[in-house]
Amino acid sequence: MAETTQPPTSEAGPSIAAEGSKKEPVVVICIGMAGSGKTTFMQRLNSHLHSKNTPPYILNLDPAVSHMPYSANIDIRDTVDYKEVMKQYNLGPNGGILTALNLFTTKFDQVLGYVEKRAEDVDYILVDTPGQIEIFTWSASGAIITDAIASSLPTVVAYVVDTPRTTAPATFMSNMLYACSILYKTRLPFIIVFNKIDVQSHDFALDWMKDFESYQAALNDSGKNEYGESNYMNSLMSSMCLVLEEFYNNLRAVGVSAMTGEGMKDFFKAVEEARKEYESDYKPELERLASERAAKTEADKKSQLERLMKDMNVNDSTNSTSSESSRRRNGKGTGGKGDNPFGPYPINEREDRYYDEEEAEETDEEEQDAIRRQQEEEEEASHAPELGALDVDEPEIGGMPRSGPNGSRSEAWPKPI
Ligand SMILES: Nc1nc2c(ncn2[C@@H]2O[C@H](COP(=O)(O)OP(=O)(O)OP(=O)(O)O)[C@@H](O)[C@H]2O)c(=O)[nH]1
Repeated sequence: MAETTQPPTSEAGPSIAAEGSKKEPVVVICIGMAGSGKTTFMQRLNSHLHSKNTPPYILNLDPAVSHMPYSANIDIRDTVDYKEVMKQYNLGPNGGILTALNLFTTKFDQVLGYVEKRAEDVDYILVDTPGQIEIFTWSASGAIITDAIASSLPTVVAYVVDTPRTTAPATFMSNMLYACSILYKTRLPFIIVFNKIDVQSHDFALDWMKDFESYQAALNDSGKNEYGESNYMNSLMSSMCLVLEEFYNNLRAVGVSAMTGEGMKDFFKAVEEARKEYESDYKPELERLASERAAKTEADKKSQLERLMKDMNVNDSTNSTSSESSRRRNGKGTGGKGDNPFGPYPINEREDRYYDEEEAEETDEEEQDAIRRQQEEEEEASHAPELGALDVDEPEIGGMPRSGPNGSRSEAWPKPI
């Protein structure tokens, strides 16, 4: 376990890189059960950072918080009134908070824009989340917000635990399982913040996390039946404890008191370590995913282009077939059965089909009769000069007078004498 309870050698100060360029700020997302002391902890972080002359940038994502002891730079309550949402959508309090968060998420790209603009000026960005933990950790909007922030800036999760209420082995186990599920979901560097250590030291928790046997002993003390046997829940919990060993090994745990300010240095040291973990583990993974996505998009584009090219080739051959037809129609054919008997006139689709050699064979009797009739009319019309053009009605093809585009007569139509 990456424990940070020893007195720190140095506190994470302003994030200035060795070469003089400013580091990106770290985003600390505070998550915790209702009443664990998130808001008080946020206030403590805020006042600590102010005392170090590095005021943080604060985002409040809890639409239902009634009193905030600090002012947030971006506050969800300025955008959405969750009580109004409850009324309009006929929802209960949790539904109202969730819908308010969903509505806010639709504008989160703008929020991120503001945050990124201020990233130059601050070292820490603090995010307070709704007290109803599952609304943030298990909703789509919570995941969208977390992913959006984490893909833009180094991000760590601070999971606030109410230490005095976690002293029972069963409560401890359920709290740790919850923390594990959040870690699993966000996959972000994680700090467990045992809060309220002014009331209850967190040493027991560190002990249980480090030493499986001490947790086992606590379980044995707490949960034996009247015959001195372990009950089902105890066996389950001791198995769980073994499962969580790996989780504990890769975890930072610090004890703080949001009330008195104890443990703040440890906390910021843990944040600095978590930032390194973000840079070494999370960021490369993020970049790998981004490059995979880019490669996939590129491959999709390429295959679409290839398909298009293929389609165009097909069209080309179709075109060549039709140009062949048109060549024939223009009287330059081979004199075979595909030659256009109507001469070099623009002809409609149906005729076009007819003069396609392959399709011509499929043309039915009726159609051929119709075409024959047209051909006869055509021939009759071609003798018009002899008869006197004015005496001959202009023949029509497909119901359309055979004239040029602007009503002009076709060139081939005998000119009036
Ligand atoms: N003794 C002690 N009390 C604390 C500490 N931190 C918070 N509290 C108290 O715990 C209670 C809950 O604190 P909040 O900060 O409102 O907790 P929260 O997690 O924000 O609660 P929700 O807004 O419901 O999510 C308050 O009465 C705080 O005064 C602490 O470090 N020590």
